[in-house]
Amino acid sequence: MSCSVNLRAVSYKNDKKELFSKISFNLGHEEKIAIIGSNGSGKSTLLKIVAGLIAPTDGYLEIFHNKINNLKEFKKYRNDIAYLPQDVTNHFLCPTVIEDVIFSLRTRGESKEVALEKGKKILEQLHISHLEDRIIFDLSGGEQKIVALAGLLILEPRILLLDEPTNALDEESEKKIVNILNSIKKSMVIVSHHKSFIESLAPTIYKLHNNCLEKLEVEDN
Ligand SMILES: Nc1ncnc2c1ncn2[C@@H]1O[C@H](COP(=O)(O)OP(=O)(O)OP(=O)(O)O)[C@@H](O)[C@H]1O
Repeated sequence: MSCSVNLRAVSYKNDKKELFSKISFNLGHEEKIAIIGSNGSGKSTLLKIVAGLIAPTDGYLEIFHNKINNLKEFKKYRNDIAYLPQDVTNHFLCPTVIEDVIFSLRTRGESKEVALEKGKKILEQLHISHLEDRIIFDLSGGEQKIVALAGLLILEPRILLLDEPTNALDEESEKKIVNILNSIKKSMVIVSHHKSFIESLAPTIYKLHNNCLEKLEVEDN
């Protein structure tokens, strides 16, 4: 199987305790997997390791079958991996939606004209064209999550890592995000507490529990 990410016996220990030990999983090409688990079990930490934001204390990752020996080696995959943090309120750098969505493209040297064209297209795909000129901090939590997602998708990453994408959202906003994510054909790791949300999105679900990652059978979900 062609894989986007392979985790090989990854462990992580913070100052106080070992959060998980010898965790392995494979994320196939355009596969969607979910990670659930109780508060503080280490889900966000695991996702940050896959994002190349923190290094495992033991074990290693492979990205597109290339072994990553340290955080520096993640650098060449920066454009391939997009990470949506749990709290997006500090994620935005520009006042309006369209400015923020095209910001990263502009910093990579894209002309304003092309960036705007791509930005408008992404807003259309995510059904938020009506928010184009709105001030981000006036938007609802759900709208902000979709805007943050637009800012990631415009860079055309191959791997999407989403930490609680429906956290604190109402049912309607949750459905909207499920529909959007279901329509996106990319390799994805989604961390979530919302069972109903996860079941409608990811065929493979793992539970982080007692320091281990357990693959759930469908009837256990
Ligand atoms: N920067 C940090 N410094 C110290 N401890 C941290 C840090 N980040 C997380 N932790 C601790 O590591 C543990 C795991 O945190 P993590 O956020 O990965 O869990 P989680 O499963 O995502 O939790 P939640 O479901 O509440 O978001 C927790 O005990 C947390 O307090």
